[in-house]
Amino acid sequence: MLRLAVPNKGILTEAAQTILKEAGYRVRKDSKELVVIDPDNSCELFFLRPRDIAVYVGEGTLDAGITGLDMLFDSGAPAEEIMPLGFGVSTFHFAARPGAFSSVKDLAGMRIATSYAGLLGKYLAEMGVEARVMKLDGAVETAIRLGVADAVADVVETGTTLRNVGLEVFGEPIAHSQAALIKQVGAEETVGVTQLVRRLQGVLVARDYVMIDYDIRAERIDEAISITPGMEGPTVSPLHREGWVAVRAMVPRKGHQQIMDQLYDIGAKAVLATAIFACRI
Ligand SMILES: Nc1ncnc2c1ncn2[C@@H]1O[C@H](COP(=O)(O)OP(=O)(O)OP(=O)(O)O)[C@@H](O)[C@H]1O
Ligand SMILES: O=P(O)(O)OC[C@H]1O[C@H](OP(=O)(O)OP(=O)(O)O)[C@H](O)[C@@H]1O
Ligand SMILES: [Mg+2]
Repeated sequence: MLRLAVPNKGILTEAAQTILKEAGYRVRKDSKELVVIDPDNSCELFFLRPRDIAVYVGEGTLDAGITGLDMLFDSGAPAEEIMPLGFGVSTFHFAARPGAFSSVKDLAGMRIATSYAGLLGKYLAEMGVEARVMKLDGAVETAIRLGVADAVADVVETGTTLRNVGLEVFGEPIAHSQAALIKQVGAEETVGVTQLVRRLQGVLVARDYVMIDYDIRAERIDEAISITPGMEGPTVSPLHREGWVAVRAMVPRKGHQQIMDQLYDIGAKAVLATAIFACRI
């Protein structure tokens, strides 16, 4: 039985549900469900706060979990990344009033508000900067206006929240983060986790690639293959028309229109792009 932790609140919740659903797992029907049993996949999903997920996984009570890498690092729990999931992408930055500071070194003796005290503490120690870390639960950007802190260290994605309170990032990024599948450090991957990883990789590839089909004159096949090399090599089949072949290959979704133009330019006919629903690579 696979025991998997999934965020029950916050920005990762919906994307985590979607990727698991696309990977064929049962997900919860309403936000009040805290445990979902999926007998078809021999799996139990536990809906937990993203911040707590690394702690549970690190204790070995659950086989794997989905959480942000910044939260994993912040927790200090003995858990590690199995694979990145491509959503919840953000950067962890210092911010303050414009012109107040220009690098982490300027923060010596200052008060820094954050909800990531573990991550920030480790970074300050690495940089050899002694500052006062003010641990808050959220909405840390307001701490400067309210006179509780001189700077903040927080998650930044679009920068809109900072702009709205008149703050600016400064210094180097402290960390880069995204959602990831995690497991206990050193734990052997169970059959359930291996299957989950394979399915999630399949979903990520299906999202990033499209299938291209086209017909081309046999004498132009080498040019065509250089445009659509496929994964292992394209499938080339005879066409019921003298001197022509049919080609099928996966190509990256990004840029597939340019590839279709290039194929058309070398004389390909009936060039089709179709979405991939699921795959195993
Ligand atoms: N605006 C955002 N864009 C991208 N990723 C984000 C954003 N806000 C948070 N994250 C990431 O999502 C993960 C979970 O953060 P989230 O904000 O959902 O949890 P939380 O702050 O504990 O909960 P809440 O905000 O509901 O109190 C973290 O890894 C964080 O880096
Ligand atoms: O750069 P942006 O696109 O504005 O996104 C970053 C904001 O998103 C998160 O806030 P959240 O809504 O999770 O609230 P929180 O600070 O209370 O966690 C994060 O803490 C930032 O405040
Ligand atoms: Mg948040």
